[in-house]
Amino acid sequence: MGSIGEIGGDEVFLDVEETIFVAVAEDVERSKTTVLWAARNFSGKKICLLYVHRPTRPASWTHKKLVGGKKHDVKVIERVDKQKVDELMDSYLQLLSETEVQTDKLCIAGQNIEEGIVQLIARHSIKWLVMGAASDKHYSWKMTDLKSKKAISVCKKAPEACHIWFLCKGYLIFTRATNEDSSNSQTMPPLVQLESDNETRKSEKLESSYMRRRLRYFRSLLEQDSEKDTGQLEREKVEPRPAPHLSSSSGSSFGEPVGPEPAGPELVGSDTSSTSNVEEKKREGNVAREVHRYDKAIHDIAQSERTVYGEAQKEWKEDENTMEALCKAKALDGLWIKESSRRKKLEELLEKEKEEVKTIIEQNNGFMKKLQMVQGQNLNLESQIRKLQHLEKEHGEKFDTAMELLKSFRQKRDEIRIDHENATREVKVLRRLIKGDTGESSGSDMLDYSFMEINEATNEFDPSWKLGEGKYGSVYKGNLQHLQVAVKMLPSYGSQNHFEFERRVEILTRVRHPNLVTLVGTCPESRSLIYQYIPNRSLEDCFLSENNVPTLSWESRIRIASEICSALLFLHSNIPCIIHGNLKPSKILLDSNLVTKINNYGISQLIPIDGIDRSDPHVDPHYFVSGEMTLESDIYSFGMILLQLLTRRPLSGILRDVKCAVENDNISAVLDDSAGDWPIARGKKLANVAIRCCKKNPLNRPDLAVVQRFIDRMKVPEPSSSEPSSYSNEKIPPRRPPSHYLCPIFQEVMKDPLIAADGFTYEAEAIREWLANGHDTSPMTNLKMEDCNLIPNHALHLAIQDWQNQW
Ligand SMILES: Nc1ncnc2c1ncn2[C@@H]1O[C@H](COP(=O)(O)OP(=O)(O)OP(=O)(O)O)[C@@H](O)[C@H]1O
Repeated sequence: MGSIGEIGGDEVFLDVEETIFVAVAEDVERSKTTVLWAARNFSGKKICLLYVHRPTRPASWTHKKLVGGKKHDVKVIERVDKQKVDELMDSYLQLLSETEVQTDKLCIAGQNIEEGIVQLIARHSIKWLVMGAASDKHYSWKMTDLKSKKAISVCKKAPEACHIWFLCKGYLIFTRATNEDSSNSQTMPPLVQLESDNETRKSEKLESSYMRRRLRYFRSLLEQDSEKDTGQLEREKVEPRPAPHLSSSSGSSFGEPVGPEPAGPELVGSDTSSTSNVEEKKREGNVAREVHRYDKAIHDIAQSERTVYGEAQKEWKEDENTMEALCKAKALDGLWIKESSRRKKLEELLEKEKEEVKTIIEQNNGFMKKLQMVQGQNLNLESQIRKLQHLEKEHGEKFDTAMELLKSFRQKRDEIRIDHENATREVKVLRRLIKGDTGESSGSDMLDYSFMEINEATNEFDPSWKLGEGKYGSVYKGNLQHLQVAVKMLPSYGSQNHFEFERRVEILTRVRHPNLVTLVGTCPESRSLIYQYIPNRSLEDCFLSENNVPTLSWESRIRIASEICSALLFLHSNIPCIIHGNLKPSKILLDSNLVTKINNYGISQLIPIDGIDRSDPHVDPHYFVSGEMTLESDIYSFGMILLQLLTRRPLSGILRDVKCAVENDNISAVLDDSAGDWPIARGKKLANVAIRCCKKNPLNRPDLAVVQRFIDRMKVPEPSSSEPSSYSNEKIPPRRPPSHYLCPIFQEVMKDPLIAADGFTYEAEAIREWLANGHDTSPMTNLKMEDCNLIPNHALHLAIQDWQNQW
């Protein structure tokens, strides 16, 4: 039997005398009618449900064999099983709750249900048991035998003291009575409604029970007869015995009808037996034949039952094996599910890893492609580099050739320039001769420069070299043959032709005055004027200077006024007379020693432009009446500059304010404090001069020569310490002359610098003497000079003169 144990654990007390046990199946529907039959027929008794549960795990599993996880699995299965059993019992109890019987349950676990039932009967000494005879589908009204293997087995093996009712589809099919039952009707099962059941069942069971009753009746007749007549022995010999297993199973009346035995029709007949022996013998013969026939039938039945039983046993065995196999299959199923879920997880992981590997491979492929591309580009670049290197080499060679060419061109250019200058000089001499001017020199040694030279000098007109832009064009700083210059690019418009332009420029180049910016040369190609560069700032910058910038002292201002007046006087007395025409503080440049240098004189006559700015307070108002710039126009502009020097006030209303201050004898009210302590008298005198210069009528304006003398009298020697705060930081000019001012032969500052064919500048006397002594080589390089031509270096000459003026 293996592992049979009661489910629930608690010891159950069962009053077997008062309890009807009903063996129930796992399927409630199958045992429903049986349970209800018991409840209906045994009222007053307790109904105890008897259930043998076949556990999920196979019977071969023992706790000893189980280890580790399996033990755990068994526990889980047991718990699930118990739950199942409880649910099943609850369903049955629910069913019974509709009746009013008392209920109980008795459950055990076991692989073999019939053995379990038998064991329970024995263990609890069960007296009354109701169980199914067969499944409902086997039921027919003729049914008298047990069909279920379990029922047959229980019927056979159950302790004899147990009375068992076998039912099918709610009908009592068969009763296995006990010996006690037959001997003592008192111990008969407590059927209440069985009779009525039997009534209803009577017609159904009539045929089978009738046959059995007849058989018994005949037997009893025979037994009675044998007691009377030994001659009956022969009949007994032919009477077949009941099937041993059935008769010995419980001493029960297998095939015995239930309830009080009705009197058969044959019994009525027997009571009237009697008269003649012939009839009796005939009747007995008939009976014996009849008995024999039935006995044979019974024997056949028993035989077939044995066969069925044998087959049933085989089937039981097969069932057992099947169950075990099923359990194993179930367990294997569980394992398989576990394994498959693990496998699924592993497959998922594998899939993920495959995806990752795929991505990495794709990335790798991408990188490889890029690498190939880069390698391709690299090869391209390398070939390009090789090409470029080749080109560089070619260009280098070309450059060298070009440099050689440039060198030779420069040489040629210099030669041409010399030729050109010689020719120009000759042209000038010829012009003078034509004019009848026999003077040695007019002072005009102006040089013409090519556009290339100007371009080179201004670093290709580098915007950062631009000094400013006025209405007459842009001004660039430049570097021309070691001399710093300011190149003023004139606009191309203008009414006069080239010769007229040249004529006027020539006039300007002849002008030399320490307070005028020297016009060094021109570039007719680009219509530009090349001026000496003045490195400090303009008077306008001084007027505009903020608090932290040093301003001019009153002494400096009087000196500057005198210098302007002197320069103007010089221009006006020039033949022909030169009118500045655009005099204003931005045109008064101050060099590093604050020496006045008037810029751009005469340009207004050089390039007359339309529309002079009416709003410019420096412009003579009479110009707008006459349309002509005159000497008096410059005096007016000078008067305005004087007013600014005195007051450093905004130009609008400046004349009115100063006039007012003079009239009120309160000149100090308008004088510029930042210039120091103006001597009031001098301030007043200078203010009067300024007011007179600014007279509306040009005829009322004073003569500049008179003004010059007047201002000169005002001048006082400026103490060296008078402007310590203002110009203490100003650059002190070097005591030693710059090296290029010195003649390489004499080592003295040059007075008449000349450029020789070797490109060096020498003092005229020194180089002439060198050549006169028969030298044809350069005193500097000792290389042969191409010719003995000497060209004046005007730029250097001017620079030396300036430097000397500073001392
Ligand atoms: N020879 C020079 N040396 C140093 N700086 C100069 C020289 N000539 C001109 N400049 C600078 O160039 C600027 C422009 O000069 P430019 O004469 O063209 O114009 P402007 O005097 O300001 O006005 P406009 O000519 O229109 O009346 C000047 O303000 C000055 O700072």
